[in-house]
Amino acid sequence: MSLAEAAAAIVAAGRRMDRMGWVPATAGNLSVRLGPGDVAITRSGGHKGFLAAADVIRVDLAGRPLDPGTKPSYETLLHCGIYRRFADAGAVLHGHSVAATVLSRRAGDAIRLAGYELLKAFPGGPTHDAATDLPVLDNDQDIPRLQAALEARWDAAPDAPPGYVIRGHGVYVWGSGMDQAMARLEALEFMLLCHLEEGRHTR
Ligand SMILES: CSCCC(=O)C(=O)COP(=O)(O)O
Ligand SMILES: [Zn+2]
Repeated sequence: MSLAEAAAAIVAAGRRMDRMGWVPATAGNLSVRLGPGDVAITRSGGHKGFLAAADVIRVDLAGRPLDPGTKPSYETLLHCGIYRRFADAGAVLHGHSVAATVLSRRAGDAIRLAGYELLKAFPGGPTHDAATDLPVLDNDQDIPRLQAALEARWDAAPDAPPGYVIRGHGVYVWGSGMDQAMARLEALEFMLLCHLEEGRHTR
């Protein structure tokens, strides 16, 4: 995919995430795999609902900027970690929703999503009668250390879903391309909101 095509998909996805209230202030970051060794990702800072094509820049799979003077997302290594580990990942979305933030502050090391029709948006859930344990990682400003903790979780649970939550911070989701990543993000955010509402009504 060309950088221009990737930037167009990222700009549109950022607008959608903003409309849904998932990227307040300058929160969130978005990326698309360009080829075997490079990724298009949002620059650090800036509102993700008001991106221009020039706010999307190229990095290699180690997270190094490929164009001089550009500053990729602070969380670039988390995107690259997904692309390195999952060959079928073509797009990654990260947002800071209220549901993901509140639920993860109360959760242990996973949030169990079970019995939701929208689990069908995730792999391995052919019916609503399925369950998935969404990993929850402690937040860490040391991104390489956070990535190392993720690698350990993925090693221990190779069937983990294509997403995770960072406690008190937000959600990461990926898919084969932007359409699938967005569908999964919408499904996940819907289920997290249901989970939050259920908690409110069963107290
Ligand atoms: C104000 S949000 C704090 C940083 C963050 O969590 C985020 O998602 C945005 O960081 P970026 O460097 O990608 O703009
Ligand atoms: Zn973030």
